[in-house]
Parts: sequence; structure tokens; C-alpha cells
Amino acid sequence: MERSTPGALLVLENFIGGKFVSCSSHIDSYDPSTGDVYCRVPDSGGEEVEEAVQAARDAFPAWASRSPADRAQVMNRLADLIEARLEEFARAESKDQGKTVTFARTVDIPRSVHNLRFFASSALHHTTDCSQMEPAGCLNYTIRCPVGVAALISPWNLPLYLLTWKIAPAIAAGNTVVAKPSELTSVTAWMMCRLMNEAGLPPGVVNVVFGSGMRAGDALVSHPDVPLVSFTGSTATARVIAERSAPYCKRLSLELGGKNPAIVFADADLERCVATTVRSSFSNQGEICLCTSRVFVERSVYPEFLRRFVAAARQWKTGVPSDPANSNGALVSREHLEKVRSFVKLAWEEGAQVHCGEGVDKLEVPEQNAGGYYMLPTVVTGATDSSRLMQEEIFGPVVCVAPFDLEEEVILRANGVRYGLAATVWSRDVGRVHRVAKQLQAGLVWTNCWLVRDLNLPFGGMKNSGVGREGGKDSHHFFTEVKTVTIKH
Ligand SMILES: NC(=O)C1=CN([C@@H]2O[C@H](COP(=O)(O)OP(=O)(O)OC[C@H]3O[C@@H](n4cnc5c(N)ncnc54)[C@H](O)[C@@H]3O)[C@@H](O)[C@H]2O)C=CC1
Ligand SMILES: N/C(=C\C=C\C(=O)O)C(=O)O
Repeated sequence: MERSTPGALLVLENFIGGKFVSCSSHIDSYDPSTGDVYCRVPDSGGEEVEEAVQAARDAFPAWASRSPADRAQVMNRLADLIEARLEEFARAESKDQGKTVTFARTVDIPRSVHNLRFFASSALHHTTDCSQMEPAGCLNYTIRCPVGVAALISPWNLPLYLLTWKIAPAIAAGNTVVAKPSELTSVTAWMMCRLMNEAGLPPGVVNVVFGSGMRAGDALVSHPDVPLVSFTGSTATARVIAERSAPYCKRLSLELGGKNPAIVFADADLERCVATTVRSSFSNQGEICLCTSRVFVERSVYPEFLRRFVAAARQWKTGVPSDPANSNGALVSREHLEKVRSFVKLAWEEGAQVHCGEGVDKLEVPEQNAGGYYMLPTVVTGATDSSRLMQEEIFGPVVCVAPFDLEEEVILRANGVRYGLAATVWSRDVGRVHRVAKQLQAGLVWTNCWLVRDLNLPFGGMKNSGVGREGGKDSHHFFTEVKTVTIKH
């Protein structure tokens, strides 16, 4: 049972047409570091979504006709206002999500600010195509127009970062939006809404409706006046969204889960590789779709890699999110903690070896955090490639390590899952790195590094990891309709 905190709870309101609007029912939101209720999130449904879509529709013509430079100015002001409150946002993100304050302070919030500035700036530099048909005396050119009201649905793992990753390109291109953050982590979105009028964003350009996926999310993606949906979350939810969107032929961008492999060849710089692979496996409690989940190591260096990797995982300290000594905080919810733990239980049942973490090492947190959702970084070996541990997205601090013998073999094994989001390859052999990167079924391949991100380049997954790409030009294309104009002269 969750414990509840006495005293006043933070109560959030929807942000519609530039105003905060209260909702008659709410959902409790928990502080993952203690298990206490600390916030109440509007449980919006069809009525609230209708109001928000109407506000976005009303605001669309004026916003769409503003110049990119005008829109960029407002977005930059919003970025400045968030940046000026970075610490406040970082603490709120940590309390709501369970991540360490350090991670929120150095990753989530700075990257949210960067999203706004990046898309504000890139909107100034887009060009379109032109062709001449000489014998016919025709000039063809393209123009790009905003699509209309965009539905933006974001998850709980990088709350403000992934929300701004969608809002920024959508409004930079002249769309208006109705966003629905995850009901588990709504606070920083609400805090950003408090800054929108001050930033100069016209009422109705960004509307935020809080609530569950089943009610608010479903009403939003099913709305006939919303022609476009950008979603980040689970593959299961993406399927439902695709079904709801199909009758209206909506434009979809789906960024989904992963089962990301790291491939370590014997010639890799083992020291750097171990340090980075621990980070790629356990950052943000393993709750990033890009986290490494399966590590394949060439057999000759496998024992040494495993020894160093387990030692480094034990050094990845887990505990109270506000303590700067900790690399990991708490998982997002009790349900999610139970789900992640069930994979380790499965490992024990199936005869795999658990080298550190869950069930092996002791996790210590202060008495007041005893109800929090903590879990130690856990390293498993001996899971078969076809096991659930090696096939399903765990989305927590659990990683499987396995040896391999041949390059062709490891490519097949790395590709042998339904997902295809990200992969990492560790080798000093440039030829091999190119060869392997080309054959991996993944939207992103990092070699000798992880999570180095240029927002200009496409981001997205293959297979069950998603549909479409976002980032730079791809986001601009997704959030605009292209039209070809032909002039006979
Ligand atoms: N970025 C990623 O790859 C993420 C993957 N996941 C995976 O999904 C699993 C389940 O986590 P959930 O929070 O349940 O993810 P989810 O996919 O259900 O939630 C993501 C967002 O979708 C909304 N949503 C849920 N059902 C909806 C519907 N029918 N229509 C419209 N919106 C809907 C949620 O309210 C939330 O805002 C995790 O254990 C993890 O494996 C979860 C979050 C992010
Ligand atoms: N989309 C996700 C992470 C993106 C990270 C990045 O852009 O660097 C996710 O975890 O869902």
C-alpha cells in the first residue's frame, strides 16, 4: 500500500487557451523516493480535451501566419525563463520521476531548454525545393505549411525533455498543440505552462491537458480535428493509437521501446567501454529507451569484461535522489519496480546467474525513504537469446551479458529481437565498425560512445521501435505538409 503524506498536496490544473482551468476529478501522483502521495493530477476526459482542441483550433490561423523569426523569439524567451529556474525545475523533475537531482540538473532540464532554442533556430534555416522544366517552360517549387492541431503524448522517463522535443518543432513550424504528459510525471509540464504567457506565447498555441492515457490520451488521439499525433512510449500503446488514428488517416510519429545491444569486440578500449556501457545500461535507472539491455562480448575478453563490468555496476550508487553521491535514484512507480524485479526473478527461475544487484547486494536507504521504489543495478549472464530477459523491454536497471565468437554471429543475435532502436559497437577497427553498423537493424548506432546526440540528425527506430523519424529536418517535415506549385511561364 502507498503511504500518503499529511498536509496540503500540490494540485495541478489544465492549461487551456492561455488560462489554468480546474478539473473536477484528480489522480494521485507519488514521490518515487518515498512512496508518498504529493501531488494531484487532473483526470481529464473528453470534455477537457474538446475545450483544448477548440482553443488550439482558434489559435491556429494567427500563429501559422506569424513569421518563423517571430515564433522563434517567443520560444527563446520561454527557454530563457526555464533556464533561469533550472534548479527549481530539476528538483521538481527529480521528486516527480525518482531520478537524481544531478541527472535532472545536467540532462533533463538543460536539454529541454536546448530543444526550445534548437528548434527556434533551425526554423529560420529551412529551405524548400525548386526545379525548372525547360522545354515545357515550367517552374516547380515546394512550400511547407503547418498541419494544424498537433496531439503530443509524452512518457514519464524524461518528462520535460521529451515533451519539449515535441512542442518545440511543432510550434516552430506554425502548428498549435494539445499536449498530454504522462499522468505519473506531470509537474514540470505544469510549471512550464506557468511561464507561457510571460514568454509571449499567444493563448491557445500550447494547451496542456493532464490525465490518464485511457481517458485524456484516448480522447485526444481519437479527436477528428487533430490531424497529427506524435507519441513516445510503449509499443503496446502505439498500436492502440494507430488503431484510433486509422479512421482519420492521421499522420503519426511513434517513438517506442528498445532492446538495445552493445557489441564489444576484443580490440575495444576496454576501460572506456566498461565505463560507458555501465552508463548506457543504468543511466536514469535504465529508464531511457536508448539504454543498453544486452551486451555481447567477444569470447577472448569476456571474463575480463564481465569482471570489470560487475565491479563498475556495483560502484553505480543507488539511493536518495537528492544525494549528489548517487548515480541512480528510484524507479518511477511501484508497479514499474515490480515489473522490473519480475525479470530478475525470472532469471533466477531459469537458472541464469545474477552477479550483482537485486537479490545479491543489499540496498540501504534512510528510514524515511523505506517506501521508495529503489533497485540496484543488476547484471545477469546465462540467459538464452530466446528468453524473455533477452527479448522483452525491461526499462530498468537490469542488463544481460553474453559471449560471442564471430562477427556474423553477433550481428544475427543483435538483430534477433522485435525492436530496432539503438545499438553500440566497440572496436578500434574502422572497417569493422562501418560493416557492422550497416548491418545492424537499429535507427541509431553509436560506435565507441553512447548518447552523443546531434538534434539535426534523424532520431527514431526500426521494427517495433517505431514509425518515422524526428529531429532537425525530419521534425520539420513531420510537422508540415508539403505542397508542389507549378508555374507555366
Ligand atoms: N520511451 C519509451 O520507450 C518508453 C517506453 N515505455 C515502456 O512502456 C512500458 C509501460 O509504461 P507506460 O507508462 O504504461 O507507457 P505508455 O506507453 O502507456 O505511456 C506513455 C504515454 O502514453 C499515454 N497513453 C497510454 N495509453 C494511451 C492511449 N490509449 N491513448 C493515448 N495515450 C495513451 C500515457 O498516459 C503516457 O502519457 C514501460 O515499462 C516501458 O517498457 C514507457 C515509457 C517510455
Ligand atoms: N526518446 C527517448 C529518449 C531520447 C533521448 C535523446 O533524445 O537523447 C526515450 O527514452 O523515450
